[in-house]
Amino acid sequence: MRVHIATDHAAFELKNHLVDRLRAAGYDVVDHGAHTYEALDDYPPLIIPCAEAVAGEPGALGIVLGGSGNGEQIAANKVRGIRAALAYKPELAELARQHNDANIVALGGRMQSFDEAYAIVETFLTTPFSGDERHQRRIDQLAAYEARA
Ligand SMILES: O=C(CO)[C@H](O)[C@H](O)COP(=O)(O)O
Repeated sequence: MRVHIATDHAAFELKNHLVDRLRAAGYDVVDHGAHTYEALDDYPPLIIPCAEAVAGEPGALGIVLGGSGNGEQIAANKVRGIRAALAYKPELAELARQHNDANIVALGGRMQSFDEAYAIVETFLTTPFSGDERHQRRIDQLAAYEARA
């Protein structure tokens, strides 16, 4: 599976950790940066290209990281076709896939350990969308709004 990942400075080390660990687990990881630690970098120009890559590749999933993950989730959700969910424990990542068919998970690098973050990401990447009619109906309503906007 192709996995796109991006971060700002606030989760730079976590991003590198996840890239290494996901590649070791067999995922095809595209690292959209940040590629160097810059304490004053801004998340929108780092996160939006990652979200665009996910939106342009059906079946791919994404991971966006920051200090809290809030701004990164917001930035990703500005991209047409993206359903980004902020998750701070595996159960949220699981629900984001099962109920929302989320294609990006946002994490706060300052909110959990590397192992906890990996558990959230692994859950997100391995949980399928339920396909239940009620969930698909709601996703279709969001897509219809997005198409009008
Ligand atoms: O999580 C984030 C946005 O939601 C950013 O990573 C966070 O705001 C960066 O903070 P600072 O510039 O103080 O290091």
